[in-house]
Amino acid sequence: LYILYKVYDAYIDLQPWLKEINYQPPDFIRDIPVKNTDPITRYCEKLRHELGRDTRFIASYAQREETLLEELYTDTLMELLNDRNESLGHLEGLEQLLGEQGVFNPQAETVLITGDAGVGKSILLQKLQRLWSKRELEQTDAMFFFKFRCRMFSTFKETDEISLRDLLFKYNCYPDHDADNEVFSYILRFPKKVIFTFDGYDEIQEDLDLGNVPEVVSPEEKTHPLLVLINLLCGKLLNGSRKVLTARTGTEVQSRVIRKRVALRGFSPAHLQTYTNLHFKDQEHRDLVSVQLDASPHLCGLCSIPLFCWIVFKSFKHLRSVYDDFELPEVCVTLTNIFLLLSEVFFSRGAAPPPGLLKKNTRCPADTFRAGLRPLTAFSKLALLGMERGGFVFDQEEVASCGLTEEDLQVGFLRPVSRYDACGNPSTFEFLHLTLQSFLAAFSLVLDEQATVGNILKFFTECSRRDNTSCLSCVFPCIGGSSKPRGKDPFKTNEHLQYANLFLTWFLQCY
Ligand SMILES: Nc1ncnc2c1ncn2[C@@H]1O[C@H](COP(=O)(O)OP(=O)(O)OP(=O)(O)O)[C@@H](O)[C@H]1O
Repeated sequence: LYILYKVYDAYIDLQPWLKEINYQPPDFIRDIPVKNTDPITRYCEKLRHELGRDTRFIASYAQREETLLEELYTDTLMELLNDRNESLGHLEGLEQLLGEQGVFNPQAETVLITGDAGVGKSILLQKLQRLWSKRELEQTDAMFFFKFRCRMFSTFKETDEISLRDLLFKYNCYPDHDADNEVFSYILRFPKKVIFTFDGYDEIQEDLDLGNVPEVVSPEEKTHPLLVLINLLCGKLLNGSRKVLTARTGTEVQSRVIRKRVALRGFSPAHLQTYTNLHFKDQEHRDLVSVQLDASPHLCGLCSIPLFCWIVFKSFKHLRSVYDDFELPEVCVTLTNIFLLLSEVFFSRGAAPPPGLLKKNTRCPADTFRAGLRPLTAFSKLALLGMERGGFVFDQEEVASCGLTEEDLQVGFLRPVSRYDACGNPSTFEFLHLTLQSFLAAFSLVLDEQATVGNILKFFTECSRRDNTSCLSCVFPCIGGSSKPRGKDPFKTNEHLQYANLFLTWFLQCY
C-alpha cells in the first residue's frame, strides 16, 4: 500500500481508493525508502516539480516584490456560454472548467476561455497549473500537464520545423533517464492523461502564409510549430488530450474545435472585497480603500478588472507611504489615469521616505514625470518600436538602442522573459502588460516633438484600413472560418493598436 501511495502517478487510478480508505502510512513505514525507477512516473514528478516552481509567484513589476500566487489569488466570475454565446450560468470552481458542464460539442477537445485585457486569463491558467502541480486539481486523473504561451509560436522562423515530441520535450520538459523513449510512447497510448494550456491565442503573429493548413497526424513528423499547435487544438494530433485555450474577447475561434466556452467577467463586488482584504493587511488601509471605492462607481468599475485593480491598489499603497493625504481619484477615472498613476509610482519609488521619517505632504506628479522624462521617453520609444513591428518581446540590443540602461530595467515597466530557444538565455524582455505597452507607445507619439500629424495618427489609419475579421481567421481558416490569404503585415494585432488609440485620444484631448 505504501508503494502504491508513494509512486503516485504509476498507480494514479488507485489514488481515489486510497483517499476513500483514508490511507495514511504509519511512521515506521514512512522510514522505508521507496525508489521509483519508472521513467514515466519520474517524468510526471519532474513536470509537477517544474510547474510548481514556475507558478509560485504572480509576476510583479518589481522582481523584489514578487507575491505568492496563493496569497493574492481571488476567484473571478466565470460565465459558461453556449455555442451562440448565450449564458448558461456561472461556474462555481476551477475544477468545473474541465468538467462536462456546458459542453456543447462533445467531439471537440478545446475549452476556450475568453476575456478582456487584464481580466485574469493567464492567472487563472497559472492557478490551474499550480493546483495540478500540488495534486489538488480535483476530478482529473491527468498525469501530464504542458503549458505554453501562444506568443512562443510567433518567435519561430518560417523555415523552423519541430515535431510534437520536440514541442513537449524540447520546449517544455525533458524526460531524463528514458533511453527507450517510454515516456513519449506512453503519452501517445494514453492521450487522455494529458492536459495542455495555451495562453493568449490572440497574441499569435505568424509570418507564414498558411492559407491552407495541412493536416499533421503523425507525432514524429516535423513541421512548422504553428501547424503543430493548430493540429493539437483541432484534435488531429494527440487525439483525446484536453486543451484549455485563452484568448481576448472577440478573437474568433471556430465552434467546430471548441468543446465548451467560458467567459471571464472579472471581480464581482464580493470578490473585490476579498481581494481588498488580501491586498491590504492593514485594517486602516482596507477601510480607506473600501470607502473610496464605494464613493466612486467609476473607480469601482475599473477595479472589477483585476489588472487595473492591482495597479490601483499598488499605487495607493506606495503613494500613501510617501504622502499623508493621498486619495484615489474619484470622478471620471480613465484607464489613462490608471497608467499615469502606475508610471508616477515607478518614477517616485526612489523617493519614498525611509521608515520612521516624516512623510511628504505635497505630491507633484508633474515634477515626478519631469524627473523621469529620459527613461520614460526611452521606454515609450521601445513600446512604439514593438507596436510598429507587431512585437512584444525585445532583445538586449533593442532595449539598448532605445537608450535604456541596466538601472532603468529596475524601474518596473519591463520584466525579463526566458528565451524560447531552449538555450536558457534570459536576455529578452517584455512589458509588464500589453496594455502598458500600448499606453507607452501612445505616449511616445505625443512626446516626439518632430512627429507629424500623420505620424501621430498612424494607428488610427491602420485600424480603419483593416476590416473587422480576426487576423487569425484569415490565416487559419480551419479555426477562424475565413479563407483570406495574408501576407506580412507589421500591424497584425489590431486590439493593441486600438488601445494605443484610446490612450492617444486622451493625451490629445489634454493638449
Ligand atoms: N484572479 C486573480 N486574483 C488576483 N489577481 C489577479 C487575478 N487575475 C488577475 N490578477 C492580476 O491582474 C494581472 C493581469 O492578469 P492576467 O495577466 O491574467 O490578465 P489576462 O486576462 O491574461 O490579460 P491579457 O489578455 O492582456 O493577457 C495579474 O498579473 C495579477 O496581478
